[in-house]
Amino acid sequence: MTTAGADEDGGHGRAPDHGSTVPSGRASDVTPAGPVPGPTVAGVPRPRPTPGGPATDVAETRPRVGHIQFLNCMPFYWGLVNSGALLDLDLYKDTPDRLSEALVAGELDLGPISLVEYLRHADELVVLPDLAVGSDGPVLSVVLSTQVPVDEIRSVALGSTSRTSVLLARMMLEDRFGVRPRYITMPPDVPMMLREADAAVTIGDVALRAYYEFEQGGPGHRPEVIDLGAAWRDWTGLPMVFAIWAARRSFAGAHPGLVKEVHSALRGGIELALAEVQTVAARASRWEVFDQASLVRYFTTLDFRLGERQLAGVAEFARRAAVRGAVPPPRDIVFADV
Ligand SMILES: C=C(O[C@@H]1C=C(C(=O)O)C=C[C@H]1O)C(=O)O
Repeated sequence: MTTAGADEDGGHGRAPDHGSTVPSGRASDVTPAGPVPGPTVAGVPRPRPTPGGPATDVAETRPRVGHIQFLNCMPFYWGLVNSGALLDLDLYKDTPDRLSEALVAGELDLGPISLVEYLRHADELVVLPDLAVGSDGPVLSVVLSTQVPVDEIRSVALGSTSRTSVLLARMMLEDRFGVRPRYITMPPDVPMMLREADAAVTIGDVALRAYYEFEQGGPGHRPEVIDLGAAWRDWTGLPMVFAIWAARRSFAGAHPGLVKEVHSALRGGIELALAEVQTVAARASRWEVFDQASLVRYFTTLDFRLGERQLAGVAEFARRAAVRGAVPPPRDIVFADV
């Protein structure tokens, strides 16, 4: 859990992937980011006053916005810091599983949500246009690490911080590679997971590290690492979208201007960060196990857009997930009016 005061690097320190070590992933464990001033007490998001009367853009408190505390979202953080927009948000950093849960529970107003959780709760949410965490081919940080050839995989440990990638991995293993392993869910620690199972699915910084270690290890390195973004595109020809940004419908209805403002801060933020990617990577590498070049490659490999191709990827994933009964039948995506 990120604590106030440990935030010089935007909360992207060395141990960001331990979401599942917090008991039962309660959404109320979401902790406010350090630099954000505000009257939040004991790390628990304030209840938002129920809007009454006509829609108004004047919220009594800053919007409660989620932030994935993985390197994949550091470019957004860079943008929010450098534009000053951070001062107008109550930013809550956590793992994607817990942020998704908090948004669905109404403990956040807006934020990133794992695609699967969005598909399960689409009725309560509106999607912010042109923001995503995805990839059009390799992603580097969503991986299956396996000790045995893929067709011999009998057991898989699924990282507890993921909702979308673990489903993608199951689709891939069962529907593409024709294996039917048993699954267990575990904290995202690859060596520990591989003590319990033939293969492990992880996301975020832990996965990025596994990917780079495999690449540096050369042919025959064990565990072998399979990039699930690349595997999805080989399979479908489409980009994969792992997470999108959404606002609660009630919040968007009451505060359309704030949704617009946060959207524009995030969209402008990512553009700024990508324009200055060498600097962002250099600054981040000070506190990370990854060097500047590895981070530049990572930030420019990720696909932060939600354009037509990405939406086709979303539709295809939603269709396949619905066939498996993992999400409700596909519906049209409702976008926030920005
Ligand atoms: C690309 C990534 O996308 C993520 C994958 C998610 C998931 O599998 O549920 C959720 C949010 C994103 O952080 C990553 O974490 O590396």
